[in-house]
Amino acid sequence: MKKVVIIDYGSQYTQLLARRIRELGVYSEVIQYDDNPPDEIGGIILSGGPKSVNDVDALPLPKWILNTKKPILGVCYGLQLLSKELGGKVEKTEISEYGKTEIEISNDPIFDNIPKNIITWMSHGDSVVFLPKNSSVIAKTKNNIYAAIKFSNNIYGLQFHPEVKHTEFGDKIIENFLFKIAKLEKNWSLNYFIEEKIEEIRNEINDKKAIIALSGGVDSSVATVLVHKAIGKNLKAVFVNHGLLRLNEEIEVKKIFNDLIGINLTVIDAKKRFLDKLKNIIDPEKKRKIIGEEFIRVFEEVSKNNYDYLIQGTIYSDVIESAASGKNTAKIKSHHNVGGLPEDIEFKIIEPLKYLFKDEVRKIGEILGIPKHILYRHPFPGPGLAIRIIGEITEEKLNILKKADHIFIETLKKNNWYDKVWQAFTVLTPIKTVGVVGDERNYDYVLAIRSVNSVEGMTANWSKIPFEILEEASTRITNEVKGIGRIVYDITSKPPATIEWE
Ligand SMILES: Nc1ncnc2c1ncn2[C@@H]1O[C@H](COP(=O)(O)OP(=O)(O)OP(=O)(O)O)[C@@H](O)[C@H]1O
Ligand SMILES: O=c1[nH]c(=O)c2[nH+]cn([C@@H]3O[C@H](COP(=O)(O)O)[C@@H](O)[C@H]3O)c2[nH]1
Ligand SMILES: NC(=O)CC[C@H](N)C(=O)O
Ligand SMILES: [Mg+2]
Repeated sequence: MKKVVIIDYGSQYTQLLARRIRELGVYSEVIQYDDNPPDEIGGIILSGGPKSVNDVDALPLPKWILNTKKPILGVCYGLQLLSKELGGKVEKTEISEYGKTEIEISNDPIFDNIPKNIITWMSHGDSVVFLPKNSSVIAKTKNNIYAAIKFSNNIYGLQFHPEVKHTEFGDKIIENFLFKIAKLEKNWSLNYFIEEKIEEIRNEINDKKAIIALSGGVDSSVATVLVHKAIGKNLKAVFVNHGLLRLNEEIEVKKIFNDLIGINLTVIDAKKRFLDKLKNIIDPEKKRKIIGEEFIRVFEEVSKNNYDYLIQGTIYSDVIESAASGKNTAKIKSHHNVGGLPEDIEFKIIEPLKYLFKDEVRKIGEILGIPKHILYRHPFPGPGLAIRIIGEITEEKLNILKKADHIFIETLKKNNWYDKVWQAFTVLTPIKTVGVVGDERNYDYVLAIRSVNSVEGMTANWSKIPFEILEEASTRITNEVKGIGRIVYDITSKPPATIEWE
C-alpha cells in the first residue's frame, strides 16, 4: 500500500499531520530522521521542530530523501531545512510569527480552490531569507516573510502549519499535495484499520492470554471490544479501584461493562495500597509515576504469571505529552500509562489505539457498535483525583472533591450542557480563604471548576457555560459540600495551560 512518510523533527503536531492524511484516505506513517526508509513511499512530509536549522546539532535531512525523487512537503522546520539543503539561507529574523498570521497566496496547484488571502497558524523565529536556485515564493505574510516556497514541481515548503485546525484551508492544502502534486490514491479508512488491527492482534497473541486494563473510559472500552474480537475468551478485563475515582464510579463501570461484552470483569480493591504510597507526595510527576507503577504491580498480581500480555487503552495524546512519541519532542507530563510506567514489567504491552486521537477512537467505537453513552462520556485520567487534588492527597480531601465534582456534573447534565463540552471537572486547591456563614467566620478550601472544549485533547479552550448554570453549581456546592468556601472558574486555554492542573 502506497504511504506518505512523515519525518518527525520533534513538532507537537507531527501526529496531527499523519492524522489529517489518514482522514483524507491515504495511509501514513511517522518515522525518525535516522530510521531506515520504509518501502512503498508515495510522498514525504518533513515536520516542524523546536531546533533551528542553523544549530550545530540541527537534525539533518537524510540523504535518501532527495534521492528518491518522490514528492516532498516541508512544514516550518521542514521548509527551512529544504531551503538550506538546496542552497538557500535561513536566519533568525527580527520578526517572529507566532499564532494567527494572514498570508497572500499565488496561483499554484497546491493552492487550488483556496482564496487569495487566508489566516494561517505560525510558530517560527527563523525565516528563509535567500531562496535556493530555481525556487519561487508562492505565498507571503504581511511582514513580507516567505510563507510558502516551490522548490520544484514536486517539492514544496510551508512556513505555516496546515495540520492545525486554526489554519484556514489547511486540510485543502494537504489534500492538494496528496492528490494533485503526489498524485496518490485513496487507500485507507477506519474500517480498514479495524480489520488490520484485529488480524495483527490475533497473530501476535495467538493462543496466549491477555489482561486488559479496563477503566470504563472511552479508550479502554473501545480497546476491549477490539481485542475481544481478536482473541475472545483469552481476554480478561481488570478494573482497578484505586480510591481516586469519581463518586459511584465502580457501580457505573460494572454497568458499562455489562453493556459492552459478555466476559468477566475482575474488580480489584486497591484503595489502601495506592493511598499509602501517595501519602505526603506533592510533586505531580512523582504522583504520576507512583500511580503508573502501582497499576502494573496490581496487574502482575492478578496475572500470577498466567498472562503474557497487558492491553492498555493508550491513545496518542498520552504518548506525545509523555515525550514518548519521538526523541526530539519535549516532555509535558508523564501520563500514568506511558511515561509513568516502571522499567521492569513482566508483560508484553499492546496498545492498539496508540496512534489515534480521541475523536478517531470514538468513531471506531461507533463502527464496533459500542453504545453512545459509553463513547461520549467525558475522559477521566487514569491517575484520577490524585492529579485534581493539588498538593497532598488525604481521605478528607478526596471526599470533598468527589461530592463537588458530582454536583458540578449533575448540574451540567440537568441543564443539557454535559454533551456540549468535551471534558468538565473540579479541582481542589490547597488554598484556604476567609468567608462568612451564618454570621460566623469561615476558613475553607478554594475549589476550581474547569470545563473545556476540544477535538483531540491536544489543544483546548474553556467552555462558555452560561453564568446561570455556573451559579447553580456554585450555590449547590458551597451549600452541600462541607470544606469548600469559595469557587473559581478556570478561564485558561491549552496552550498555555493543560487541561488537568497537574
Ligand atoms: N481504574 C483503572 N483500572 C484499570 N485500568 C485503568 C484504570 N484507569 C486507567 N486505566 C488504563 O489506563 C489507560 C489510560 O487511561 P485513560 O483515562 O487515558 O483512558 P480511558 O480511561 O480508557 O478513557 P478516557 O480517556 O475516556 O478516560 C486506560 O485506557 C486503561 O487501559
Ligand atoms: O489516562 C490518562 N493518564 C494520565 O496520566 C493523564 N493525564 C491527563 N490525562 C487526560 O488527557 C487529556 C489531556 O490532558 P492534559 O491537557 O492535562 O495533558 C485530558 O483528557 C486529561 O484528563 C490523562 N489520562
Ligand atoms: N515550528 C517550527 O518548526 C519552528 C522551526 C524553528 N525552530 C523556528 O523557530 O523557526
Ligand atoms: Mg480514563
